[in-house]
Amino acid sequence: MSDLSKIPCTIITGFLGAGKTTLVRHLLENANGRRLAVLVNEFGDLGFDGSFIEGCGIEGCTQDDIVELPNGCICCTVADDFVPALNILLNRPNPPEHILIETSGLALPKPLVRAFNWPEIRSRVTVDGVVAVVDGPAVASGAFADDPDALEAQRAADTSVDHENPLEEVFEDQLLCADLVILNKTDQMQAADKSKVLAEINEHLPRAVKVIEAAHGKVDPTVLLGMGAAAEADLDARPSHHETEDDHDHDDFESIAIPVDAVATPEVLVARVERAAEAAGVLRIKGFAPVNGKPMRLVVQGVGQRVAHHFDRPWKVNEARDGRMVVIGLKGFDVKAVEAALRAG
Ligand SMILES: Nc1nc2c(ncn2[C@@H]2O[C@H](COP(=O)(O)OP(=O)(O)OP(=O)(O)O)[C@@H](O)[C@H]2O)c(=O)[nH]1
Repeated sequence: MSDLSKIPCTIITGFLGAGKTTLVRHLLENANGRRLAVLVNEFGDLGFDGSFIEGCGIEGCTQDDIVELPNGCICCTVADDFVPALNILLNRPNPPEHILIETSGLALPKPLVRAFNWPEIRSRVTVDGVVAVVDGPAVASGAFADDPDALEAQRAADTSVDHENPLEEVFEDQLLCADLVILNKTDQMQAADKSKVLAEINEHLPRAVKVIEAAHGKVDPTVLLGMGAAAEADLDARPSHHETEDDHDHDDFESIAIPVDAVATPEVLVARVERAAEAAGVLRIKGFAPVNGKPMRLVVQGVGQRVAHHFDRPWKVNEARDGRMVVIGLKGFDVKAVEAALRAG
């Protein structure tokens, strides 16, 4: 049972590009006066998700409510980064009523849940629930099943690779820890795909867990917040491929940041990102760039082979209009091909 004297924290997990940031923004926009704070962790060093949430213009949501933990993976840096960041929020004169924790897409949630038993924080916070966001179209297209090309690229880079498919492992671990699963991006799915993916999700779930469908993370906040799971007291029900944070070091993945020049139109950069996404081993590309003559910042997002773009906000006065794309892939992904595609004139 949940302890009402503790501040509830919702852990939002889900593979790269599943829609975690989109969901967090939706929750902030529909908080109905509830004081929410967000801890956001990214694998790449762009500080992208945080800036995306900060730039939201949501009433009552200030910069202090968003704490970024970039350049790493929250599940591996629990002591150094996560607990101190949580303490900053808890020690504020007016602490949040509920904390959302968006993990990186490569994080395994269990070590994070376990950290809630640390003496330093256990009397003050509880894991209200672990939410796994699933990219429906990605699962339907077999992204987490064995991909011979990706595996070959990885083996070429590292002969010590011992497990079959690191993507499947992360995907499974996130489901194994979940109290609620959101099958997201249903706007891009046919009914037959939905049934197939729902069956696949259910195969991985170790216990009765609710699965709900969503598009663009539009989920009623009352379904998500207030689950009262106290997950930290229930670790045995959440099996994992890696039971300790020490035996998990993200050696299977790597990321680079590539500067990009101003483009004449958004379509130019979108076409480059589409080409870069085809390079062997690439999983996620995201970033921003200036467009000649435009006051707004162009955001381009690639998830697998799908690329989307929009203008998120005006460039700030005195802000350097530097474009940058972060690319995350399996270790040994084809960096040269990605660079050539993104920098093509
Ligand atoms: N069509 C469609 N696109 C979506 C949906 N949810 C998110 N997206 C898009 O998918 C891309 C990735 O969404 P994010 O919310 O940034 O995903 P994320 O899980 O936070 O990504 P990482 O933090 O990089 O792992 C963006 O271009 C979103 O606009 C959805 O339900 N439908």
